[in-house]
Amino acid sequence: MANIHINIGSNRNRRENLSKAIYAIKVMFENTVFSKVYESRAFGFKGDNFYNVGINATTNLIIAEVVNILHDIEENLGRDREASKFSSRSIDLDLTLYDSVIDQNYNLPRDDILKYNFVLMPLAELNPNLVHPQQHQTYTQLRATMSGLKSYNIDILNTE
Ligand SMILES: Nc1ncnc2c1ncn2[C@@H]1O[C@H](COP(=O)(O)OP(=O)(O)OP(=O)(O)O)[C@@H](O)[C@H]1O
Ligand SMILES: Nc1nc2c(c(=O)[nH]1)N=C(CO)CN2
Repeated sequence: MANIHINIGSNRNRRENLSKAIYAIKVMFENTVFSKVYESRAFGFKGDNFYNVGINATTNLIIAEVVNILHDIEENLGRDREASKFSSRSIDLDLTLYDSVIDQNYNLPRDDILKYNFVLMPLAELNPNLVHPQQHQTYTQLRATMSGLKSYNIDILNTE
């Protein structure tokens, strides 16, 4: 069984898209635990604010299978593959950790963890004492180096 962490982001129909993505992730993976909802300005372009959520889960699937599932969920939720990285998006699902695996092909651990507070904050909320495989610091220690973010307890599965 591998422990995985996924970051979800959306700045279009945020509640509906997050709710649908969370439902799909609950179906596909085991022992899913969700962070609060973190709100932040769109990074890299002018657009509506994002909601980001972190998810811990366990799985017997290999990395490629996990990434394929996330890709399929994105497709089902109408993710526009042609749009540039820095543009509004219905949904973005990134595998950020797969145990302590370091794998450049899958960008694991995802470099976004160290770049963006909207990735690190939910990860640190769920895994305060876990150690980053390359930085050898806990996510709580890493979080201390970044500015905080507003977070909400939104019952996302029951709000459309
Ligand atoms: N760790 C990973 N998490 C999610 N997708 C990955 C990962 N590694 C490879 N991929 C594959 O690469 C494709 C592009 O994903 P990636 O998240 O790297 O780019 P992007 O979605 O355009 O950028 P961003 O997620 O930063 O907006 C995905 O559709 C997926 O098939
Ligand atoms: N706040 C925020 N900004 C972003 C995000 C995101 O998830 N949150 N994702 C992006 C492309 O993946 C670009 N900009």
